[in-house]
Amino acid sequence: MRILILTAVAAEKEAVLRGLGDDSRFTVELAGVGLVEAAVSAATILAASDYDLVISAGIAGGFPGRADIGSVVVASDIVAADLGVQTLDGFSSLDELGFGTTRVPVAAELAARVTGGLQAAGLAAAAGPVLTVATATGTAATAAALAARVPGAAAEAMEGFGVAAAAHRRGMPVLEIRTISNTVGPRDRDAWRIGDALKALQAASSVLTEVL
Ligand SMILES: O=C(O)c1cccc(C(=O)CC[C@H]2O[C@@H](n3cnc4c(=O)[nH]cnc43)[C@H](O)[C@@H]2O)c1
Repeated sequence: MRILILTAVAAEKEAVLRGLGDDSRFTVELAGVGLVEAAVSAATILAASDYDLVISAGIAGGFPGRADIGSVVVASDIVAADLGVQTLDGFSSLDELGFGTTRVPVAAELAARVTGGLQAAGLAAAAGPVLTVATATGTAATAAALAARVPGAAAEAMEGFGVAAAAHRRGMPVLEIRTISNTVGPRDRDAWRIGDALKALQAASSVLTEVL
């Protein structure tokens, strides 16, 4: 199986590479920060080479009570949570407007295998919807609105839906794996634990070599 892992920034890529060791089934590429960079990068790479599975990986915010700092979230769904319009009655998604979809399904059997493998390796890991947002959440009100919009929302990042849309367009299976650096809510950059999240990303990547 040939597996492409896409990260947003170099520190994430290096953590993934440390975890994968010398497993030649995996290729890790930088896709850039945000949905658009991620989608364009993924589409370009997938058009040029053959892969059997695509994984969006990196750090993320965890929703309170769903994913603690340092834990791992394996996406059960990849959801573009702010793709839509604001109306006087609230948010209306692209799906509700009839203009497309904001949800890409993951390769469910593989996602379950990865979640089980992470847990068996002693990592704090859970499955749940991972939201892709254009603007990282910075207030309690936005965090609450997103959690209400997507029941069970576990984590928030900025690239997964872009990678997933590119993979889906090519009929390819996709996963999203995120390790938690901060809590989704009022912005407090000093409270981000990027080092812990990168260590968890390395550990999770090591497990991938055993379960995929
Ligand atoms: O400053 C660093 O050393 C550093 C190392 C690795 C990653 C970063 C980033 O800032 C990456 C940006 C990245 O993080 C994701 N992310 C993390 N938390 C959240 C969040 O609460 N809401 C949305 N996105 C989040 C996101 O996918 C960005 O790509 C810095």
